[in-house]
Amino acid sequence: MFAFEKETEVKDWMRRNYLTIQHTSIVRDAIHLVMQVELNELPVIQDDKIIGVFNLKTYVQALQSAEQIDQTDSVTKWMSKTFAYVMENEKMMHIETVPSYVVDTDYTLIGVVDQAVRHDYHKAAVQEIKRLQELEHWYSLTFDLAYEGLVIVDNDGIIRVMNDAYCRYVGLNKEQAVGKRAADVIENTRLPVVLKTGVPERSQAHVLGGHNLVVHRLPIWRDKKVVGAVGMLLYEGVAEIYQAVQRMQKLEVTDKEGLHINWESEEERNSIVRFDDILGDSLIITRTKNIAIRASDTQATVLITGESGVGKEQFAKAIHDMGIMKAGNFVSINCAAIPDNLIESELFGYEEGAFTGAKRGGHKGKFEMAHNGTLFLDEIGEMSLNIQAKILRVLQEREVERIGGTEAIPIDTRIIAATNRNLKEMVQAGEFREDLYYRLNVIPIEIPPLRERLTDIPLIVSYKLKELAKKYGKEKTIEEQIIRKFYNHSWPGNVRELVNMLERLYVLTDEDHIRINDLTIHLFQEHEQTVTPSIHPQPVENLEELLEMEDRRSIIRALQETGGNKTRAAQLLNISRATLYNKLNRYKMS
Ligand SMILES: Nc1ncnc2c1ncn2[C@@H]1O[C@H](COP(=O)(O)OP(=O)(O)OP(=O)(O)O)[C@@H](O)[C@H]1O
Repeated sequence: MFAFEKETEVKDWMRRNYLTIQHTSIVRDAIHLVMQVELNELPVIQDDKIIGVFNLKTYVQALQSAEQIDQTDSVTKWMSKTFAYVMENEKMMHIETVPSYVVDTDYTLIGVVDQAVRHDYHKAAVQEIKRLQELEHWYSLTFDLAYEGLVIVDNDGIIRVMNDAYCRYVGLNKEQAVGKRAADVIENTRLPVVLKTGVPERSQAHVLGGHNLVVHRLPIWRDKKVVGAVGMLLYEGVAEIYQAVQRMQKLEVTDKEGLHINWESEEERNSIVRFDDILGDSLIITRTKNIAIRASDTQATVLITGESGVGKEQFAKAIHDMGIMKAGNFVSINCAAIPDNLIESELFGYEEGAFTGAKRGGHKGKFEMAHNGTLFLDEIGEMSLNIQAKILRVLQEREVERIGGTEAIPIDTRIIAATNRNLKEMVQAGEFREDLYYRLNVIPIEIPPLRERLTDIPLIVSYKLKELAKKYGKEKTIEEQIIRKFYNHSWPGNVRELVNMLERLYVLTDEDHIRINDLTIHLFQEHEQTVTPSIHPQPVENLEELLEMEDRRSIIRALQETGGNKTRAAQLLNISRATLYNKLNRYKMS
């Protein structure tokens, strides 16, 4: 249908090779041409523009009444200045007269729509209608057979499609339902809300015609606008859900070769990260998740790269929690946050008396703690060359020696390293060991920034809103405009920035419906101010100084807000902890 629609402009159908006659020609030449090719009329051309038509029939009529006709007369004397013309981008379906002469914006003649062209167009249109009718038939069959209940509304909330099953729940037939407002036909419908907010509502309880249903309500986005919504019935009643859960349980037991299902405690369940908890269904994040899922099935070293806040730690945790090393601990160390002289003892541990201040009985290092589990080396790019060499040795020999110890302790652990820096470039610059880079880069996972997967935003927003509703004991909805604004933001702080922004919006707005104004008042403006220092009229020497001043100010504000907690301050500022530490050092702020 779309291909046909695109080609319905006159310029796509017109005949481009056609006969014309110059205005300087004489009538005899015109008659000769017209007779030769059995045409009724010829366009008369001057400077490539049509100035009239020479019509044989009109000429013959004139012959009969004229006293004397000279065949050497200029053709312009006998041409008619009345003729049909159309612009090249007009629609074929609007052409009523043939022939119609086609002109471009300069009124240069570029083609003609004659009887044959119009006939071809009509034939194609009829075939297209037949194809569409057939397609509609198949869609209709699919909607009826493949979905337990399905309703589609347009952006005015008018029902466009309702399948048989859904019709039964509302007690109407299709003819009665289609064309009506969803709100008038479906009791308690929230499709108008989804249309307004653009936020999908998945697996929601809905009572319809006395039935307890589980439904999805999904917005349909086109060109960054919500153009409609789909309501889908998934299950009817608790029994059906229960059966599905049972089937899943069975599947899991068979999958794990007879292992019993391990129902974790509430606390454990919350701390465990599943791949499903990594929100996003864009192609790019789905592909990234698939690589991570495969990686989790092996003990291979994984190197996760991506900007700050894209979810590197979340991925690392999911690989551990869902992978073959989950029986052991997930031990994480932020290589940037710990000074070089402490990192060694943190990583490798020490024996009693190894140095002044060493604990009695010694101390287990992170490698040992992660034995049979996963060691997550976050911000690996910030690690000194000295520590890099030591880590490389452990990876090669698969054993550690505590500081002050003599015994080599065997280590069986999976390493996941993460960084937001370009390690390859660091290798070239001599800042990162090449041999360590290749040891770590066995399975590379590159997490794309949020601005490259904007379509994930509605899903993330919808889940996070539910979480916030639970946390604050109050449900809030958001206006569609906000999602649209989110689509146009560049998200330098990635998912972390989005999550933080949502929570701030949630907390800062009094109403249950968060509006676009709340966003500009509370967030974007504030954010924009901090990144657009030129709006502050302070006297400063240069731009760099101004930026630094702003930077210091935001750091102080963040530290004040978080009571000095650097991890949370870094989160508030949408920067990594490493960056915060670097800035504190650079600005000599303690
Ligand atoms: N796809 C996602 N779905 C849900 N939450 C996410 C997702 N990605 C990131 N987050 C959330 O964003 C925050 C930042 O994630 P995380 O700490 O994993 O990022 P990171 O890349 O390790 O950042 P940094 O490099 O600054 O340490 C966390 O609260 C995390 O739960």
